[in-house]
Amino acid sequence: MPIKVPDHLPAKEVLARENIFVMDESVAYHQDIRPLRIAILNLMPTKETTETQLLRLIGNTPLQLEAVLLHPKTHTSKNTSAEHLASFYKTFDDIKDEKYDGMIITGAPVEHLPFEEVNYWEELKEIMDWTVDNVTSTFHICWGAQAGLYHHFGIPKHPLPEKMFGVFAHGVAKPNTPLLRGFDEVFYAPQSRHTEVLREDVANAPGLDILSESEEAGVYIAASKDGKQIFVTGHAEYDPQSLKWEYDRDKAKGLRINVPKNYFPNDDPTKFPMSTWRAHGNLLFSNWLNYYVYQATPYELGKAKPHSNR
Ligand SMILES: CC(=O)SCCNC(=O)CCNC(=O)[C@H](O)C(C)(C)COP(=O)(O)OP(=O)(O)OC[C@H]1O[C@@H](n2cnc3c(N)ncnc32)[C@H](O)[C@@H]1OP(=O)(O)O
Ligand SMILES: N[C@@H](CCO)C(=O)O
Repeated sequence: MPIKVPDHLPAKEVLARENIFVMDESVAYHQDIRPLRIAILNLMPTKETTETQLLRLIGNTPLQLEAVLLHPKTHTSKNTSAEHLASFYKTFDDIKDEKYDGMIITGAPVEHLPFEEVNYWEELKEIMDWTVDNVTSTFHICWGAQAGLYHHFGIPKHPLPEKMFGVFAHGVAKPNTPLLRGFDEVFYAPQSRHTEVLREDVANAPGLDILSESEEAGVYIAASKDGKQIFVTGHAEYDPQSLKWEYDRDKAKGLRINVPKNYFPNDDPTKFPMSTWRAHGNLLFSNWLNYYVYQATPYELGKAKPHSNR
């Protein structure tokens, strides 16, 4: 089944080569099935890369989806052209009177700043408040997850002595959770962050469950008990080369950067990196779309359907 994206979005060509059925938004669906409406709030500077990564994952299901890309209007992007944003993106003002089945809030390279110093923080708070009544389930990634945990649950982030960088073994902490359906007991996922949330803060927050964690990398997935908010501290969406690209970038800048763990053979950065998380990434996003979006959302968006307890 197709995923609809803005007409002529560059990601379309890449995904078409991977046999993902992508349609321009101007083309009509042939079937009388309401497509799921997914908003992606893209806070990454490398917007085109992230668009492709996320559309690849959410496009790989038998569900019909319509993806709407959003950027914060209170931030002027240095790394993404104004033309790209004008052609393919909307802002919160354009969509705030609408309802969405799902929303993804991406990571952002602003971990070193207190939340309040991020220049789109006020706008992001407004968007996160809006998701509560207007989005069936919101999937927060990395800094987006830290922002959501802080805003909705008052959980702070803390700097790490060394970047949590590499591909780490994670385990299932709450078996029989739909989001984890089909997960192996131990699975691998990339982490790439300079900050963390403390396990005890998440465990003690009323209304939150820890679904997956790692001995080395800490909490990986937490979710509100009603499934409306999912917080993922790693990057299941990353491409095989993403960590290498970040490592090379920081080395070239002369920054002190540790070699990503368990990624290059023998942790030797001159070797070609191994990708060991893509099956997990696909399953995580398809479980979210199936159980927390498709099965939880009302057919007529805006008409209440009680969210099933999880
Ligand atoms: C922890 C996580 O969530 S992981 C996600 C973060 N990882 C990534 O984004 C990986 C890709 N990013 C990068 O490689 C780098 O950010 C680069 C190469 C694109 C740019 O790096 P630099 O030149 O050092 O920094 P630059 O001054 O361009 O700012 C980088 C970004 O930081 C963000 N930023 C910095 N300061 C602020 C601020 N006060 N408020 C809001 N955003 C800010 C912006 O997103 C900015 O990029 P944008 O304007 O294109 O959106
Ligand atoms: N994943 C990020 C961490 C910085 O916030 C990067 O290396 O770009």
